Amino acid sequence: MTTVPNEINAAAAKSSATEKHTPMMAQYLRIKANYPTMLVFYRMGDFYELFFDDAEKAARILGITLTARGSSNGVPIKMAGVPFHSLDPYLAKLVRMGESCAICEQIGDPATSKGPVERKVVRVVTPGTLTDADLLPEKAERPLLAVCTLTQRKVSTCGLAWLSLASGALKLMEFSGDARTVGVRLAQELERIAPAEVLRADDDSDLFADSPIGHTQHVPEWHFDVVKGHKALLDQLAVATLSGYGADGLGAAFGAAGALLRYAQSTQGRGLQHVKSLAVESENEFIGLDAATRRNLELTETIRGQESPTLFSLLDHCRTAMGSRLLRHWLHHAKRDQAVAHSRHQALQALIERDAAGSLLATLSQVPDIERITTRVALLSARPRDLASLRDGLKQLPALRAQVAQCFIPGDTCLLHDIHAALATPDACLDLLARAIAEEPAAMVRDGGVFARGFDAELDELRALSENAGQFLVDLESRERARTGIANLRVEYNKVHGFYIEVTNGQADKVPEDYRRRQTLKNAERYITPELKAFEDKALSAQDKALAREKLLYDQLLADLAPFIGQLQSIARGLAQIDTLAALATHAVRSNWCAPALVEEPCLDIVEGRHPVVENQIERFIANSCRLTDDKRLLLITGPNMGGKSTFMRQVALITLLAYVGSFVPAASATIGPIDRIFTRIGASDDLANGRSTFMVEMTESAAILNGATDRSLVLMDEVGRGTSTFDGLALAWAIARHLIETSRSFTLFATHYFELTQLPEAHPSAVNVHLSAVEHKDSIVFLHAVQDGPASQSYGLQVAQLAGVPPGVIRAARRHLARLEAQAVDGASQMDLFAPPPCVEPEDEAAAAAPAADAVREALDAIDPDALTPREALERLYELKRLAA
Ligand SMILES: Nc1ncnc2c1ncn2[C@@H]1O[C@H](COP(=O)(O)OP(=O)(O)OP(=O)(O)O)[C@@H](O)[C@H]1O
Repeated sequence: MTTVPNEINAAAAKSSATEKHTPMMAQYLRIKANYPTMLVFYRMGDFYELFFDDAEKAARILGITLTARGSSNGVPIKMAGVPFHSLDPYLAKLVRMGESCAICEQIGDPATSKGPVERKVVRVVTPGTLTDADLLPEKAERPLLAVCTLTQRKVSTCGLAWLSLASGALKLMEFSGDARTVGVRLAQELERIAPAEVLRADDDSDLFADSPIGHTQHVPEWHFDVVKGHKALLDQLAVATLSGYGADGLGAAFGAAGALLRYAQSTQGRGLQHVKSLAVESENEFIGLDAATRRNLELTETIRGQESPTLFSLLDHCRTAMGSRLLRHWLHHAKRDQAVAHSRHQALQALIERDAAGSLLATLSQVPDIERITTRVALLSARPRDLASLRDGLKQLPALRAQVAQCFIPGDTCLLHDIHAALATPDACLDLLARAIAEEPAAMVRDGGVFARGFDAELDELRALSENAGQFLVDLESRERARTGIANLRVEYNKVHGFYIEVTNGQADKVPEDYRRRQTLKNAERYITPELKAFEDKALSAQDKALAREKLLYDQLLADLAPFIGQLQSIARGLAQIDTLAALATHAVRSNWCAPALVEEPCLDIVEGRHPVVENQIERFIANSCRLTDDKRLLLITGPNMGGKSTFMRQVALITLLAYVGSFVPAASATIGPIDRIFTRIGASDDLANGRSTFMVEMTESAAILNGATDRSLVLMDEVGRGTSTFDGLALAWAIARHLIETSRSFTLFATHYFELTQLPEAHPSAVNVHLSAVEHKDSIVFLHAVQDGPASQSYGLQVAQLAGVPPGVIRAARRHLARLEAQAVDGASQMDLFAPPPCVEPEDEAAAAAPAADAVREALDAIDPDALTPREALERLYELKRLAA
């Protein structure tokens, strides 16, 4: 959090006491007092200057030079500045670091000002209120979120309001419970929404104990007034009631919305005319993914925090930033409602059947970020080139629409039909843009050359005056040469001296009377004549007038575009959807994915599933099936380290999630019943920052699962209990598995190295043993990565350690120690009544040992039907026989 800089306080305090500041510093301090927590960029000529603590902080973050310029009221003025034309990259860096900045411009006329020119903060840039293309990540939203809590009789209600200012999407949500439940829930929602900036009242710190909060602004509590918030929403949406948005009965969320709108408006210095609709999210709308699960499944970020390889980086074949942002949103917001996913599956099927994705993507690559341009139009910050690319993008709509039209039967009510309707060309808007904006306009309005010829008669006339100057000067030059007889006389123009006639010194005697000297050079004199002066006045003022005219026309054009904002937003939504669908269709075809079936019966039947990301990274991925039904709800997965347990579990979760996102899935077929949440407890990690050890993290996550999982949840448990002593861990793992089977009745994949747990299915018929197979080859181990029925026969831990390069001496010592441990475990078997160990006989001597081995080999041989084996299975059996005989 930003704090009020001390030096500024000191200077300001002295200011009221002694009033000895220079007038400029007094002005600065007055402005700064309104933005105590922000870095104030104070415009002075061609620079933005920062003073006092602001200067020091900016110098440190930006690596710019810190200087001092005299003192004001006895306090030395520290100063650091950046050139006005390169402000944006500096702002981008500061905002990335979580700083907020106030940009203070000169608004008075220096010529007429007495004392310092009048200045005003015209723009405030904060992490959650960005709209500039240069400051925003292209493929992600940076929402601003406000939290308001109301507590009545020990029940807390938490209201959230969040707004992506760059797209205009405003959302509300509310949830209640005891303080602890609400705190945990808040943490989950913050993880899902990932706000760039959070607004909260001063005194609600308890609530945020579980939340990973980034940039926070504390605002006064009265900003969260529920009644005023409700009114602010009505005003913003220009409606008389919020019933149409399903917002009846909300309270705390209105309070949050009030604070949010007030803050967002104050940063823009104007109303938010592009915020035109509201969505109320309900608690049970989406498949619940807690923070750990989002991380573990590497949806949009790898566990190490990188952008790829992730599910998003894999699927993002989108050609517009709008599509990429929507895809990211879909991945984090899979809806429980099967109809939503089903409509997307249908659309994908249609795009694939018509082979339409490729051509759609090719056309979409010519479409700019219409969503964000529309926002800048609404906030009056659109640049000329934004409007030119908007115009060019809108011209692609008929082609896109025609391509979409081929993929559904007219009259069908389907997603593609809705998209087709949204992509209708806004003729009036396009016509206005096409007439107004030059083919390739200048970057800034102040440079001129923004408007097309023929759009405004007055502008054309003014331009003609300055453009015709060229011909006039050529004519004048030849006339003057003839009149004076000076053959090398030249008529020219420069920015400093304006128009002039240049005569070399050798010809000076031929200069006529009416030439007035304008400038003397070493070898020449420059003159002006009354005729040339008159022309100069006209031409220069025409140029100024043309620029002023363009500025006026531009303001008018933005105002004229305002009525189209709603229509442009719905076009942007349609574009984003078709882009995302085309990207998913492309990937489905390229990677041979299938359409999943979502059904009402509880089941999870994935045939030959693959891990979407891993299958792309290795040469030969072994497909594995997973079958869970109403009466087979837990798979107990054993197998060696590196055997593929985690990959298998993650792929089941990803396939389930993808199916509900509306994508095809990497499998031969997939039939999936209703799912409300996906939980994962995978991998061990410390959370030292929050003072939690590996085991504590593991147990916290397990607790959340046991408390939250239902019979519609998918739970992945990877090696739970390994963070503590063997018996504690085993006991915990067993009890957790039993709870999941008996109480939660969730669909569970439970990977473990505790062989004792493989007896669970004996007592619980809804649990099933499967294992990832591996075979020993010479002294090493070969992983087959295939999921097979039954428990694993051994763990191969030492072989894996050997593979990893643990020195042979250590491995030999471990083998000896293992033998001793196993012997002890068998001796002490009677104590382990809870998980009776697998029957095992310690051979007295070599001869005695050989007999059971021979029996085992014979038994195994009997069980083999050579004609029914695949080559790989045959090889595996062979290794198994060798091992039994050893
Ligand atoms: N189905 C598969 N086909 C091909 N390769 C696979 C498959 N599953 C996993 N692998 C490969 O094996 C490696 C190890 O897999 P994974 O991490 O899932 O093993 P694990 O059993 O969970 O190991 P540990 O118990 O040590 O966590 C992966 O990085 C991947 O390259």
